[in-house]
Amino acid sequence: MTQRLIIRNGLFAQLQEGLAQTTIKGYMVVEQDRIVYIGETLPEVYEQGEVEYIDGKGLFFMPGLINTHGHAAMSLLRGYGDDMVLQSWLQEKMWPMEAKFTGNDVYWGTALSVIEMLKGGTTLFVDMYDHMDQVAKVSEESGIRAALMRGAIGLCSEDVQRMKLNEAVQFAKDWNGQANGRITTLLAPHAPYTCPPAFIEKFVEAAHELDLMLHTHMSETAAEVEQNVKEYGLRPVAHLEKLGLFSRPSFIAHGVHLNDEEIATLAKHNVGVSHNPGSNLKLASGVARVVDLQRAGVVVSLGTDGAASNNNLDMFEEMRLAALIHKGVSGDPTAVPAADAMRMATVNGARTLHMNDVGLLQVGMKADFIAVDIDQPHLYPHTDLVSHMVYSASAKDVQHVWVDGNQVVKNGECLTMDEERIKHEAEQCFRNLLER
Ligand SMILES: N[C@@H](CCSC[C@H]1O[C@@H](n2cnc3c(=O)[nH]cnc32)[C@H](O)[C@@H]1O)C(=O)O
Ligand SMILES: [Zn+2]
Repeated sequence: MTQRLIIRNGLFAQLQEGLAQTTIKGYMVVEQDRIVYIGETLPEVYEQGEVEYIDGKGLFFMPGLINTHGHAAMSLLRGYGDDMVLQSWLQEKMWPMEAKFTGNDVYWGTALSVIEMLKGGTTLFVDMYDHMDQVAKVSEESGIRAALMRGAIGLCSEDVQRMKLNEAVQFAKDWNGQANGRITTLLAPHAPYTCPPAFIEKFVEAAHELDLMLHTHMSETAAEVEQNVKEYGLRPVAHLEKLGLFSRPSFIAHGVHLNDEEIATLAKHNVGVSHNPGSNLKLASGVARVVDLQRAGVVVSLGTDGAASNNNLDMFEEMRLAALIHKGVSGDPTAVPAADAMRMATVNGARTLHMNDVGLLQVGMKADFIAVDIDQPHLYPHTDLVSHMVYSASAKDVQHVWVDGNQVVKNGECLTMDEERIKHEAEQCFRNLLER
């Protein structure tokens, strides 16, 4: 890492609320892991000492994308079990295969996802899985920022439940703040329909003890909500509220089937929602009430979910889907405008995770940012680049990526991971899983 990086002649996304313009032209200066300057002119003081310059011509700079929900190792199951209903997809296809996953499978599956995410401009990803030491290892080696948790399904004996809880707690303790602070850990009971109430309460208790955030799947399908009412006499939001889940800083994945009262409850407890439009469409789970959630003050961010229900980890696609779907279902073309969709994929991700130093190109923020190649036919003319990023661009257009001030992708190539090896090993892992 050089002392100082100066990007000149650049166009930078400015997504802070209330600004008149969403881009500025000029300079951005990075020192170590932080953005120290951004503006139209360059104060002379920054040119003294050791400096690396980058010419920003033909590039659009924006905050690194933040993927707030996923299961990275599931990329090994990409294309295995498409076009199915959630419950049978999980029970008949995913869980039997996942039961055979070893640490080695999780390592290579995660590596496959992380290299896809980095090359596609994602600088921070949330992951809920098991064999999490392997996920942390990949995160550490690749240079990506990560919010990690051992997800736990409680449909098992109390002994196994205890083992899973211990594993989750141990992982969270071992890895919180590791990799130069790039790794954050959370606790995650998988979902109200896979975790008995007492099991969820144990996670809540542990989260209080260790001062950690909580994350879970919630209200993804109508069937799940119905089952919750039948089994516990409450809809999922009231159920989780009663179990104390929202007494910790927390966020939920999906939140597709919510009534007005539930939205108000989420807003009251400042519970974020990770909206996963691609996965929700593919599994036909329904369409989340994103406009109503935002109107109520709920922070909505974007996630891909696993690559077995998406089937890629392209956050540009999620931005575009979010911007399009909610126009379509509301009949209102002003719903989720481009800048809003980009905020969902960046600063709202940071707010969802209660991180206040990533998600914006602003002085004092961590230097997690990306440069998109805008010198391509589908991105001309250079009218509104925020609009282009949402409506016209894709992961393939990402040219350079920095995380924590370190360049991890240069000219479309990942500098920190061995792509050929990863592709080979991931293919091998899948073949072996089929035979085991
Ligand atoms: N294997 C662990 C649970 C890991 S959490 C991650 C789990 O979430 C599952 N998953 C992936 N996508 C979804 C989704 O959209 N909804 C619900 N579960 C999902 C995934 O198959 C995986 O089993 C245990 O038994 O305790
Ligand atoms: Zn999920």
